[in-house]
Amino acid sequence: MTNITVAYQGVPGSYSYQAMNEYFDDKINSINTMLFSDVFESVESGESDFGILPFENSTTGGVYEVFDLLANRDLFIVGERCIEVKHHLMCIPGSSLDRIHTVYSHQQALDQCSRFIRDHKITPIPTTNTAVSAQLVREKQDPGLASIGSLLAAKLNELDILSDNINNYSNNITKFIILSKTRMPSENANKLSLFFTTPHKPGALYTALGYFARENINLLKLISRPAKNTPWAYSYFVDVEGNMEDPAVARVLELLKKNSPQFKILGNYVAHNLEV
Ligand SMILES: O=C(O)C(=O)C[C@]1(C(=O)O)C=C[C@@H](O)C=C1
Repeated sequence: MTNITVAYQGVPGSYSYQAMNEYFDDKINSINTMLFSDVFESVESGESDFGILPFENSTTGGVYEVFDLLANRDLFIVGERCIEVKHHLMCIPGSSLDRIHTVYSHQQALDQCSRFIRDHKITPIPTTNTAVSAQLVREKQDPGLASIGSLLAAKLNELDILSDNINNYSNNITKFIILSKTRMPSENANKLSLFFTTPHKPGALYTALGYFARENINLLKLISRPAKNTPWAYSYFVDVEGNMEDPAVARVLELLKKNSPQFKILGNYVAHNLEV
């Protein structure tokens, strides 16, 4: 792919930046944004051809802000990329671990390193992005402050690593999704992401999931989110194996569409599996 523009959240050195560079080749133009929703806006307005956003982490789970954006806006998932996320504690040169009282990072990264932060009695403060927190620590030049982020973020901001691989679990993988205004069907697509709500009656979810079971379609993920405007009602994000062109998959989609108050195909794309 050449001459394409991709929007990502954060600044160089963020994990989104890393995932973008792994998924696309190096001939892309990139646009960086402050918020996850800015990535949607950049693609929706045509400023970018694609967007990339974190979707799920193997230890802390879904990045729910992105789930809600997918449900409420009209972009499609056209690909995914998993990367191994190794978090490091970094500070300005000359400081030491016993001097650190405050650590900045994205809330997801703070959660992924909660044990280290608790054990060292450091106060966590969320920022919009891991690499943004590294910039902040460099700007403040205060030996009591640290950031949690990638090796690249440390390098780009001339910070020293005080402690490496501080995530709670060494197997820490984050899945990023690639977003586009068009669905981009592909015969190689083997994963389908769906969003739907069910009527509030006994067996409604059981019935919906039964459509997949009867067609022998393998379920990969089921996540429920509050259906915002109706307290204690839920909507579902479901990933399954399959291609929309497969008649069995098409039959299930037809049934879901007919019987769900809300139904949306979020995307049909090639799965990326990363073993570490
Ligand atoms: O891309 C980054 O650096 C981010 O700060 C975001 C984010 C996320 O929201 O999941 C990305 C990967 C890691 O899981 C931690 C943080």
